[in-house]
Amino acid sequence: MINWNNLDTLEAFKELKETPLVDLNKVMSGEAGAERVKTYNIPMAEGLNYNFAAKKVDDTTLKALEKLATEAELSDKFAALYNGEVVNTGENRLVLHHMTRGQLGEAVNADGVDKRTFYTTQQKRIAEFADKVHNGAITNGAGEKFTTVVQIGIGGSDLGPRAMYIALENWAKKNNSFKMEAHFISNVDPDDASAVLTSIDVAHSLFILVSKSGTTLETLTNESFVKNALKEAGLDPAKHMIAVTSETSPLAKSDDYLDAFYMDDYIGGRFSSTSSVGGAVLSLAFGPDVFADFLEGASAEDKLALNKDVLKNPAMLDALIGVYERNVLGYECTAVLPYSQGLSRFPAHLQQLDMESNGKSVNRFNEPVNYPTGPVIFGEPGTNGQHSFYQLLHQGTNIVPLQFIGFKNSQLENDVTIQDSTSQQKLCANVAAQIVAFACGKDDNNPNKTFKGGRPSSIITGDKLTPKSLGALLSHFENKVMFQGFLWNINSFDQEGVQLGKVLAKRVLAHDTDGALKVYSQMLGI
Ligand SMILES: O=P(O)(O)OC[C@H]1O[C@](O)(CO)[C@@H](O)[C@@H]1O
Repeated sequence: MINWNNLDTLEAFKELKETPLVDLNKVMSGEAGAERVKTYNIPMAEGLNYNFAAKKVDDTTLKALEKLATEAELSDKFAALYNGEVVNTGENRLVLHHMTRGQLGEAVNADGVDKRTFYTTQQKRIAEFADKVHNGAITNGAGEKFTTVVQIGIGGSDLGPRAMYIALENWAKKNNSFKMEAHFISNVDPDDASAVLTSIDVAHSLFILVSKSGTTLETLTNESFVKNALKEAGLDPAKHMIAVTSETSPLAKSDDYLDAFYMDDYIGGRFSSTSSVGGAVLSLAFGPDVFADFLEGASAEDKLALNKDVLKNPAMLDALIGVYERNVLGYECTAVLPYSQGLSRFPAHLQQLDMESNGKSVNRFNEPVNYPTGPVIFGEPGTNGQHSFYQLLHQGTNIVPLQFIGFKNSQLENDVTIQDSTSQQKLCANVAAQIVAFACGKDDNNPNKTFKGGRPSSIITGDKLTPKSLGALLSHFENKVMFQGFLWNINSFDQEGVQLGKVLAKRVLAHDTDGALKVYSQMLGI
């Protein structure tokens, strides 16, 4: 029997609040700092490492966090989730995204099928379909090969797959795995679809309509937009479109599509990159083997999340430190700063993953919580961000914990030496410099040039961004968000907060408005 209790009722949380504050400037300086960087480091899967030396924790804080993990029953809650309990209480659903990449516990039967078999069957069907597209067994109406794939979807049906595609595009080009160029249409702004459609060869493009619910207004509108363009080009839309949806959606089993691949209600959109939602576009773009490697990386990292020893469980430790920062130190935001151009859209994906999951004010039992929950997440790749918002991060009045990500090697390995260092060395030098600058700061007689330091960060390091290390990275953040939801005693798997805006937009379109809504509508010409 698991106890789902609010964070502020846990004894270990009260103890955590009493632990002495760590002076980051002090502990990160000199030889002690060097030792800390070596010690406060946990291996992740696929050659990644989670280093938390520049966080405001010490051995006393870590002990308190270990106690908190035990009292909050984090491992038991994770086990309940992967063994098929209804953890998404808001929607009365199981939560099974881990099962798209492995079986962590017992077999789970739902809707009359073994769910692991269901997910792997879809993966096999996608792999066969992608192979046929690549070898020309499936072609356009004129019998010519498709060269381009375009995903139509929004939110979780766009952000994760898009971020993963961008992350692997250069790697695939370098490693002879690049099969088809991918594009994405998400926004209902007609300029989005128009720009994509004018930049591609429509006659040789395969469109993937991705919507779990099959009812999302933006996606259905963009589907019609694309169908019109296909018809105007004298093409049959049904020969250019496949669907990824749930079996219960209005899109399932329709003749409008060349084929359809399925996910289900047990996978939230923002957790769906490893399901058919990411599987179709990534298998078509890079081949099914690359997608399989991506899943392998995620699976290896999931296994680490099973570890009850917090110091061997990077996602759990990252989650606990995040809660310490949010609920004891009072920090409101977290910035995700990948020093990797391939991860340029990864912060955008994490915005949805984290904020749609943990932006909640009531607990699992619909009772208001008395403490802050999910932080505001934002980010940009380094070094670009350094020339943008780092001023506030270094000298602003808010302290923003930072999540750096960095790799020893670039993906294309095409580099130059200028002023005695390569571009990759410059990139890595910058991330190392930033961690120390944020932690230790710098005194100056001029207050305007003073850096107070004491600004915490962690870094995930790796050799190179590959399909496997990307899978591990994704799993880390999915599991971190899940563990934080457990700590806050909230349901991380529904998103009621997106509904009101949708309802009001429908009223505007139906001209059923009054008051402020009416005036705003008129201002915008509706
Ligand atoms: O895949 P669907 O059902 O079109 O949903 C798209 C997105 O819309 C949301 O429901 C929010 O509006 C997200 O949670 C989801 O990822």
